[in-house]
Amino acid sequence: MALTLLPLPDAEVLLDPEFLSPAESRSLLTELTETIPWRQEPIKLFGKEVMQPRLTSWHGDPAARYQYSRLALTPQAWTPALLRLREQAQAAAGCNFNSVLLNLYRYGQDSMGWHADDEPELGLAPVIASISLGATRNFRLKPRDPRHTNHSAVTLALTNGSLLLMQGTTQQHWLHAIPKTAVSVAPRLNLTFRRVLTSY
Ligand SMILES: O=C(O)CCC(=O)C(=O)O
Ligand SMILES: [Fe+2]
Repeated sequence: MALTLLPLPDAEVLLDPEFLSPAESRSLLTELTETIPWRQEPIKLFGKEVMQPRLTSWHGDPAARYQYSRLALTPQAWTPALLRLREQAQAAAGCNFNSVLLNLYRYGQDSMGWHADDEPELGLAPVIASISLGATRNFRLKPRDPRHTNHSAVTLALTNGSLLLMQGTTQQHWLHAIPKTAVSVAPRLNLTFRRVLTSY
């Protein structure tokens, strides 16, 4: 399969539902679930510290540091599996990545709230390559300012082995989220490859 551009205004979102084979995806899900040093990180929500409803891990080149971040400042080292996936993501996206954020959604109540990946370290128009493994979860996109982009929210089912690219002005004009679901679902693992600017 190939990447298909979604018809969203002021965004460049591309999806390849069959980026990795089912066998490759299955073995990666097992390997990463077992070998990544997963952590549940605290976040500040309305001034109160709560735990994130998912497990995370941040990996990359030592120089790919966030100045201030919801996560650890210095990334963990690349593993062989992450380096292999980075090669594949770079070939598909046509650019280089120096870090990857991993999210493990253990069950339907694990989620990610509305946000844009618009930290200054990522630059104005970041390319983000998102690979999903395991259970299918809904990925929601909605315009940041409905007066500017008159479009309703869209839902993409991110399936096992899919690749989603977000680039161009997507982070400037759109928000995205993984909502909770009351349906019983198996774990889902997501990797977002990013390029953190080391001087900006
Ligand atoms: O799990 C996903 O598909 C989304 C992850 C995400 O938006 C992020 O890590 O910033
Ligand atoms: Fe995101």
